[in-house]
Amino acid sequence: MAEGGFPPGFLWGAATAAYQIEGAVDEGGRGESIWDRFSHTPGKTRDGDTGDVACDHYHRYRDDVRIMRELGLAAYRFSVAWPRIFPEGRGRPNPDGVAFYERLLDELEKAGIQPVVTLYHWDLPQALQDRGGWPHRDTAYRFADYAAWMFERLGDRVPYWITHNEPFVVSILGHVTGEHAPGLNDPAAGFRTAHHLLLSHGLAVQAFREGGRRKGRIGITLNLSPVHPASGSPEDEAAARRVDGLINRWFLDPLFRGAYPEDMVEHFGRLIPLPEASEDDMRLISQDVDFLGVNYYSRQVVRHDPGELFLQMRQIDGPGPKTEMGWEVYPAGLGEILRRLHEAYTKAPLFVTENGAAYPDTVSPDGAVHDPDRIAYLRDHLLELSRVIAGGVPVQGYFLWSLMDNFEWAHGYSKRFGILYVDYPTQRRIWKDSAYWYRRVIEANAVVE
Ligand SMILES: N#[N+]C[C@@H]1[C@@H](O)[C@H](O)[C@@H](O)[C@@H]2O[C@H]12
Repeated sequence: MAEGGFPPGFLWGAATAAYQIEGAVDEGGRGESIWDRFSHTPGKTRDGDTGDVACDHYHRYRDDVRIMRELGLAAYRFSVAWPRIFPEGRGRPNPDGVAFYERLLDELEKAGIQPVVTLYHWDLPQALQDRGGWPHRDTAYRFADYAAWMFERLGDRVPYWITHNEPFVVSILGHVTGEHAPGLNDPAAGFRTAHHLLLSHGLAVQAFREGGRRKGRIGITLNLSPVHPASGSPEDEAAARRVDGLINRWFLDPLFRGAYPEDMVEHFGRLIPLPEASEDDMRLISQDVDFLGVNYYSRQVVRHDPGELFLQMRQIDGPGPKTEMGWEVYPAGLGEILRRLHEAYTKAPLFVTENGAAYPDTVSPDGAVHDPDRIAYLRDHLLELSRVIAGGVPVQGYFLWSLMDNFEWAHGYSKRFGILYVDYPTQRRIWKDSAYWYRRVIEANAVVE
């Protein structure tokens, strides 16, 4: 392959998530989610923003799929809102909720776009939270029931299933730092959540396999970052290993080695009561997957900080340029992570299920949205990805985050990650320069200027 080129059949896509784009939170029989409750709790999101309307994708999905076709997408990664299918998280399915996703699949099929369905992208039914949520083991079994029902109903129409999106974020930001729903500050609950998310993934994979005739593929998506020490000192290097042990290895090791990383079990076991990880659980968790999804945004740079209770570390800024999220632009980290996965964890196919950047996009007087920084970010990461694939790592697809500006969780609508600018008062979608650029990349199956 030429520099910047991609193999024939490489899957070019874009990604979104239900709570971030759908809106219509009280329509179609949808039940309340923990993000409805969290975003409506004063002080939890910037400017009190909620996903009540978001990008109104629930009503505008046909137009959005038309734009996806015009972009030339081969695939579209979206999530199903569990509370639309099971408003109480369990029991009787909601036919109107299922019907929405069947209509969306119809539009994607007509457009020749492959659906990549994430079963859980953070919007737990509130009714299950009221019964204990992810810290409660029973929730893992409710997820498996939901997943099995989805496989039975839509399994013939969905080629790629992703059980979970970023279990690290659900566990730590949702249950330890409290920045995300359900907003807990309880490390023990955070680690129970991590275990139950992984267990629920294993139960879902088992249900998928037991369903027999499945023609699709199933995997999980992890947020992974290289963690570099701020200096070569033993203390900083040890701090980096601890952070790597939480962000990366706490999830990779169970999934691909069948056990939690010993150094981190010892480290955290001194601080908090860790959940029991039975042999049966670990066997379920470490079943083979058909692919691994990787969400990559940036690296971490850390130094030793004895005063920090959890990991005795402090994150510091890398020297590179920063995105609107304050994240360092570090394309080499994508290659570092993907090569590490292939060499040390799995020979399964990999997909970059999210990569992108937020910038302070505005509509120019000429009506265009000029976003050269985003184009540069995407170009540099795709050049790195092309080199990784040329080196033999089986990355089979790339999903740009995001198709459109959307509800950026606790940041509300203040951060724009889309290649489509969303004018929220009118819900107009405006192609940013990066959308035109991405269309040319897809057409060329290669990085373009
Ligand atoms: N922040 N940020 C952008 C993006 C977020 O919008 C997605 O929902 C997550 O899967 C992941 O965190 C990445």
